[in-house]
Amino acid sequence: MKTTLLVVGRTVEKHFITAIDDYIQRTKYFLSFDMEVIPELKNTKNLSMDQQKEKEGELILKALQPGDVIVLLDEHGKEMRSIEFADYMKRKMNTVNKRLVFIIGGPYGFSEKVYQAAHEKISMSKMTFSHQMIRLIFVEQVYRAMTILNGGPYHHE
Ligand SMILES: C[S@@+](CC[C@H](N)C(=O)[O-])C[C@H]1O[C@@H](n2cnc3c(N)ncnc32)[C@H](O)[C@@H]1O
Repeated sequence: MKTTLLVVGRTVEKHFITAIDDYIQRTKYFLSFDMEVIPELKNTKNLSMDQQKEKEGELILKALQPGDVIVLLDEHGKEMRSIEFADYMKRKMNTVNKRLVFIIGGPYGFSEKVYQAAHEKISMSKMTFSHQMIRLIFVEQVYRAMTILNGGPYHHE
């Protein structure tokens, strides 16, 4: 199984870039994992919130492939403890043949078409994080899940 984190817009803050890259590199030891970036839209000042979501949604759908298992990161999705997320990843690794694609929305979230295309929604917390910060929170949890499954000393419970 290949795992992709699909995000809208480049990560801008340097401290996030370093930390996100670090967790992705560490995760790659256990799992085929990459982050795919959809370039941010230009001239968004002339777009309403809904228009921006719609256009970003079209780019998200274009980046998907037949057979992808699509999981949205969404504050209204299913919440899990880290050990439950590790178990969730184990089940996916045993059942997904092609790509498992996690998607983080743009600054205003997802368009209706993206919600319709998704198979699942998972939440990192009931709180809302910026579309940049949630990347770091998520990649850390994927790394944590891999260490739980492989008996590493990273997670203590
Ligand atoms: C700033 S949030 C969008 C917030 C809000 N849903 C909206 O429509 O304005 C940008 C993206 O970050 C992700 N996100 C933010 N908080 C999250 C959380 N607690 N759990 C999972 N994903 C989250 C989601 O993918 C969301 O689409």
